[in-house]
Amino acid sequence: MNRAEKAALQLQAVAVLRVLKETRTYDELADLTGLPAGDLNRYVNGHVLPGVERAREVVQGVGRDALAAELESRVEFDDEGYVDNSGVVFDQSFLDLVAPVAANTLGFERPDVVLTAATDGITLGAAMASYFDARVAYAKKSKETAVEEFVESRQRLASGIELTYYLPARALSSGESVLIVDDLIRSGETQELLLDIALQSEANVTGVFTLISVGTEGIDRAAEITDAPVGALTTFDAE
Ligand SMILES: O=P(O)(O)OC[C@H]1O[C@H](OP(=O)(O)OP(=O)(O)O)[C@H](O)[C@@H]1O
Ligand SMILES: Nc1ncnc2[nH]cnc12
Repeated sequence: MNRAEKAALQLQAVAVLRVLKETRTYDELADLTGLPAGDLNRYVNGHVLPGVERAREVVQGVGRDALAAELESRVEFDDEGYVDNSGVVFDQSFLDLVAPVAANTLGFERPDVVLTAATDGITLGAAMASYFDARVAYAKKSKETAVEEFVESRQRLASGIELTYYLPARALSSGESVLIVDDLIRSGETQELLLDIALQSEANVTGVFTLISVGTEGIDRAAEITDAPVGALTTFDAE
């Protein structure tokens, strides 16, 4: 890890601690993290940065559990088992915290491009791309005007409806590495289409990440298609 990467990790840990502190006292934060309350106070107030090992523990350990709990408290299910996740995908600051935690805990390598599906994947895609200093690209269900060449992938869904995603061909080049992300995975059909677009573009998939997995069907389906790490921040039981 070079100096800049260490500094970034230390700042990420401070950002995680600040989010946790919003709803806790320093003593509660000390119980949660196992770190002294006085040290936590100095980190949260920006007087001192946590050491690199402490920072890593916060980002990898407490960070993931706490963010998963925060995410669970922000989403709501309707009577038919559909998720309202607008409390998450509309909050770019929260997603900015998820990106380093996801990258560190699931072991994603830095990609050239973060690929997602419009619409709800876009804000997470932007957060992940910003964290990795990578480009972001999103496939859409319609063709963008004035773009001449697209990579397209079509699938007939269980419902019989055909779903097609289009990505401007110049967004992803042969030989580039790509991390595929989305807000939610359930059947895995959308991820399968994105993985197919990556394959057609001759890009190398470095991982698949979603905030929410409803059941494990979609995650299992994606894991069958790629050898790269596949994971979700939190998994809910399918209804
Ligand atoms: O695993 P799957 O069964 O494919 O479901 C997951 C997809 O469904 C949602 O998108 P939706 O098609 O509702 O489009 P939106 O992002 O525009 O809301 C969600 O954002 C995922 O992209
Ligand atoms: N919002 C949502 N909740 C549950 N399953 C879904 N599949 C696609 N969108 C979904």
